[in-house]
Amino acid sequence: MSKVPPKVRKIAVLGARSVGKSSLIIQFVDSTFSESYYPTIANTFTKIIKHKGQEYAAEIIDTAGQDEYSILNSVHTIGTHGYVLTYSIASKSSFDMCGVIRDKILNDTGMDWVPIVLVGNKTDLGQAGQRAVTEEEGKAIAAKWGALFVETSAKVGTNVTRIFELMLAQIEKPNGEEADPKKSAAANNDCRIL
Ligand SMILES: Nc1nc2c(ncn2[C@@H]2O[C@H](COP(=O)(O)OP(=O)(O)OP(=O)(O)O)[C@@H](O)[C@H]2O)c(=O)[nH]1
Repeated sequence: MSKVPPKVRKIAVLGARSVGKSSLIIQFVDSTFSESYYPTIANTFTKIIKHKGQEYAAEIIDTAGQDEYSILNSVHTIGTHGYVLTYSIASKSSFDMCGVIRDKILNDTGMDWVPIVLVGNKTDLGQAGQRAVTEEEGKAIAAKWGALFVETSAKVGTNVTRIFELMLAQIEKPNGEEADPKKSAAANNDCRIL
């Protein structure tokens, strides 16, 4: 029997500067972490993920950090299936930036909903008393958007693969199905990173 080729799914990782977008992707793709900071211009990574028996080639676009003045590049939206909106739990302004970026995506695509996973990164800094955004605040805004939510640490490796499992569940959920984090989380027990 011939093997079904992987379906390509383009995922853009967006968020303010220095929130850990590249670190999360590199931790996911390579299982490594670096304390050094090199601002990103643009990069694409590919990783095969198995979800509900189907292989997906996740094409992950790492972007330069955004601010309120940056214009969303249509390179990030054209052909994009899902968005990972990232903030640092130690930075309220980076959390607020996710809302600004979401508005820009909706405006650019003309959609009133797109698949989003909201990610609160750098949870390890919470242990150091640097938390500025509570988990409840993250959950609440994600629920308002019909998005899925997860807190992560690229440094420790916490929940990094979960981001992409949730992203595929959000992209592949049947049309018209209400965003339900619990349902999607359950669906994801069937998800394997290859
Ligand atoms: N403590 C801690 N530091 C992190 C974590 N993730 C990233 N960092 C650090 O934060 C800094 C910025 O990380 P990057 O991954 O380059 O951030 P970015 O969002 O890609 O940055 P831009 O390319 O400018 O948009 C680096 O010094 C990382 O080592 C984390 O989970 N915990």
